[in-house]
Amino acid sequence: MSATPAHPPAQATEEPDCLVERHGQVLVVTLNRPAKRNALSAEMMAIMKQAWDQVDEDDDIRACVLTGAGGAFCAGADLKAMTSSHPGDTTEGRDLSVIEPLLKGRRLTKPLIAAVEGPAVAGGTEILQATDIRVAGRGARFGVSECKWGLFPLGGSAVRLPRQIPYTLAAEILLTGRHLTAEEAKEIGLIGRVVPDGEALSTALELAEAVAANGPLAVRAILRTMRETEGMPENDAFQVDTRLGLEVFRSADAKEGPRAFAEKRTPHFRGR
Ligand SMILES: C[C@H](/C=C/C(=O)SCCNC(=O)CCNC(=O)[C@H](O)C(C)(C)COP(=O)(O)OP(=O)(O)OC[C@H]1O[C@@H](n2cnc3c(N)ncnc32)[C@H](O)[C@@H]1OP(=O)(O)O)[C@H]1CC[C@H]2[C@@H]3CCC4=CC(=O)CC[C@]4(C)[C@H]3CC[C@]12C
Repeated sequence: MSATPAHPPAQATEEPDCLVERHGQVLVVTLNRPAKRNALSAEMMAIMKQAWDQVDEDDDIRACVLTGAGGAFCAGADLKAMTSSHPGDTTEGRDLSVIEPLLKGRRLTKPLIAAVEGPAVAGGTEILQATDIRVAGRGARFGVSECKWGLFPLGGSAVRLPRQIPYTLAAEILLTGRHLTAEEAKEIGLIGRVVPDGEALSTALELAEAVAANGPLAVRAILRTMRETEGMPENDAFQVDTRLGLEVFRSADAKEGPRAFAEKRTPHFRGR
């Protein structure tokens, strides 16, 4: 269990733009540019991609929490940096249908839980849509505000948002760029939980630990099924559901669970 504090103190100059810490079987990724409300940087995005690779490659990591430092989640792309180095000038010949740091065109194989305090706007709400469970402090703010600056939500929101919330609300959010309160975000289903300010990370860690205690094969198969069957006709989807589900039922873990129940003890899942 890492002794590192979940909420690092105010950023010292030598701190990286993104912190990655182990909490048992949970990896906590903290966007760490609090002076800029955790606006994205190249360094931050490089560490994010490394963290996603670590989550997918290490079987002992069973869930991941994404949060921000200094009472903010993420203010999206660094607009000030854009005045001197604009992404539009470096996109020639690049396939931006996959932007791994923002989990566009890539999904983690383990559950990703967002712990949001303060602003999660533009790129912040874009990456939020790649998370599975979402917890926000009451003062959190959301929105996809790229259009306010003549930009496009290249993090995937024009595709994902209408699939995650009602069309007309997605259209309003994408086309006006306005910000939403945490209560409004919960009301429309963009997030699942609103907690008192300052409690999003502790709540997200509790949820992550609950997930990590469950059968890892079952958790990953449920996640895969939810994602791979999105938009499929029901009967085709049940083919995927059954194939992945039977792989779980045929595992040693699927025998360990009922045995542990009968013996009145905690299951010891080995992921096989
Ligand atoms: C498309 C993807 C995303 C794009 C975007 O996100 S556009 C940015 C939109 N952001 C906003 O609209 C938020 C602006 N900020 C605010 O509204 C407010 O600051 C706040 C609500 C966030 C907070 O308000 P506050 O009152 O609490 O605090 P403030 O006083 O306002 O701010 C405090 C302090 O922070 C500074 N600050 C805040 N926000 C920002 C910001 N966004 N940028 C810079 N600085 C910010 C503020 O100025 C204050 O500072 P101070 O000095 O004290 O005055 C893109 C995302 C990633 C891109 C990819 C990156 C990799 C690539 C590289 C290439 O070369 C090719 C393309 C690409 C793949 C690229 C593609 C596009 C992306 C996917």
